[in-house]
Amino acid sequence: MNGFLLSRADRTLRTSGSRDQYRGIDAAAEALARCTVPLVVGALPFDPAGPAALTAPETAHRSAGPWRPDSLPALPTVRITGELPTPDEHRARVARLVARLRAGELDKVVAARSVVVEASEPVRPWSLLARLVAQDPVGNGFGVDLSPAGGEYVGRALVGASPELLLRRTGREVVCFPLAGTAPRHTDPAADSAEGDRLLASGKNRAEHAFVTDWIRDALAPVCTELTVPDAPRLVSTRQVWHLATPISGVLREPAPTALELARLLHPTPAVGGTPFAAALAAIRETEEPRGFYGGAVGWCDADGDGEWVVAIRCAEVDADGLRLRAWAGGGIVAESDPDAELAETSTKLGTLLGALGVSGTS
Ligand SMILES: C=C(O[C@H]1C=CC=C(C(=O)O)[C@@H]1O)C(=O)O
Repeated sequence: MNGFLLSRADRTLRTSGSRDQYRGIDAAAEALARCTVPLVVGALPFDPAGPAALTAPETAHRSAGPWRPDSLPALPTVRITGELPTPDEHRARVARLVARLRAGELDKVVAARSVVVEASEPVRPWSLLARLVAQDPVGNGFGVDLSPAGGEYVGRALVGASPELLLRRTGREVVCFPLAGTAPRHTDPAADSAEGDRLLASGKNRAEHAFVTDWIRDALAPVCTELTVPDAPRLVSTRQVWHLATPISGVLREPAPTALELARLLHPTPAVGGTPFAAALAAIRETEEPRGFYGGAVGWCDADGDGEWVVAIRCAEVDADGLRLRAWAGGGIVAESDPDAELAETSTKLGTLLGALGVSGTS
């Protein structure tokens, strides 16, 4: 995919071309600090040890509101040809993680799975992105060329619609909007709002959520002069799910870290990783196939240090030929988690991508 796009409810950044590319955050941060490039866009992988896909674009266009594509092109017919791991194996992995959580080895860990989709003709990442943005209630969406990461990523794109803001930095102001804790939406309005109310009152989901807000508080406190973290989460929704959400805001201490440095500081939060951090990351590396850029971060940073990064969820990597895609979803596991419910939650979350592709569902 030539270019980058981050569509949010209130603004959109679209870029094209490449003046320079970076596989590491340090090289990109240095180019911005020296003002040799005015802007860096791209994606950070889930695993901090993996290569990033960062680009200094040739042109950048900013507009108010979400992206409004000129047309909504039809997508080719696609079908699910594989699940990694299988639904049974995902359930078994969750059960094994629950045993480790109950033994006190971990407090929370996110378990993810992926679905492989094959298309009769190439899926154009921009067309899929247009569908995702059109179906998102507030117009969230992102598309990134992963080529700067090299190797298997050359020609590959990451496309998704994330409802989760990792951070936005504007001058000394930083805001985060972490999500964790999920329940499905219902077509019946009464059942739907009752489901949301149950989620808001659920001790298990609140505990799952608090691991994320605690992590962000601990990471931001040393770099902020003021920090506001509400005591209780609120409800937000996408078309598929309800989430618990907490708006966090802070004033950065001078010299303020850039948006790219803040992304490195905060990512991966326990919304995609877990607590304690090192043990959760080790458990994920041990249990799962590599996540690539799913569970990573997508965004931009300018030479003033301002920028915005979203958590790379509700997304798929699209192969260079457009004939194969891999979509992921995960969920936070705590000691009280139920493997069947966790499998169902990932299926519901996969609905964002599969719905845009016109596939009705998975197991
Ligand atoms: C890891 C994902 O969602 C995260 C964001 C919101 C709610 C989550 C949860 O309830 O587990 C996850 O932390 C995903 O969609 O793949």
